[in-house]
Amino acid sequence: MFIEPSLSGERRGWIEVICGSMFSGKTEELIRRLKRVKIANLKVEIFKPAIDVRYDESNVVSHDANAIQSTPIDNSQTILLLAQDVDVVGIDEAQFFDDEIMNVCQTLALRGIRVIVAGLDMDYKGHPFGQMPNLLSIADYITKLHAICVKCGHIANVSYRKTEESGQVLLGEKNTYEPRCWKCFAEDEAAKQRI
Ligand SMILES: Nc1ncnc2c1ncn2[C@@H]1O[C@H](COP(=O)(O)OP(=O)(O)O)[C@@H](O)[C@H]1O
Ligand SMILES: Cc1cn([C@H]2C[C@H](O)[C@@H](COP(=O)(O)O)O2)c(=O)[nH]c1=O
Ligand SMILES: [Zn+2]
Repeated sequence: MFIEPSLSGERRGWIEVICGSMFSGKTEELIRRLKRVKIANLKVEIFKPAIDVRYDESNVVSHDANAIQSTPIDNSQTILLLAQDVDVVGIDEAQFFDDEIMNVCQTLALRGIRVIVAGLDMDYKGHPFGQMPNLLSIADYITKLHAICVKCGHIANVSYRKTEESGQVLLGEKNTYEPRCWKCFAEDEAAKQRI
């Protein structure tokens, strides 16, 4: 479990990245950390990409219906404008943000803000997703979570797309994706190639 670093002396910011496949618990972990921030009476702002309207237009919502209030935004630079006077910034679905998200997170951390980012490390092909590799490279703390493979019950590494649609961005949940281990993922990918 992630334990917040102790704070002493001059206030310093840092970047935490929570990554993993779909259903691995990224949003639950983000909400858990942010609720603790609120309990500590710190000022927090939470952002998500406006395109993510799966469960709710504004709230960040987990697959288990845990929720926390957030602001949907189209452009990552908006975070710098809206997070002027806060202690902590939370960002969900970071894989969907534009190329500036890494600079935005670094700027926030330099302002002394704790930045907690959650996102998919890999897309449905098992390839790095959006700016997540860059965010992982600058992160001070990384938490990689795993779901359970729905085919064999082992640890799941990647999100298998059940439909024929291509294109990296395709919103969905259990109807469209299932978490799989590499072995089960590879078996069905190979079957797809044979069709
Ligand atoms: N195959 C699975 N493996 C693990 N958790 C699953 C699975 N299918 C459904 N879940 C549920 O998904 C929850 C995690 O949801 P969430 O935090 O929204 O994940 P993420 O943001 O990583 O997609 C788990 O607590 C569990 O109840
Ligand atoms: C693998 C994959 C996923 N997506 C979409 C599907 C969901 O709307 C989100 C991921 O949400 P979660 O909180 O991690 O469950 O991303 C996508 O657009 N493309 C993909 O390859
Ligand atoms: Zn498996």
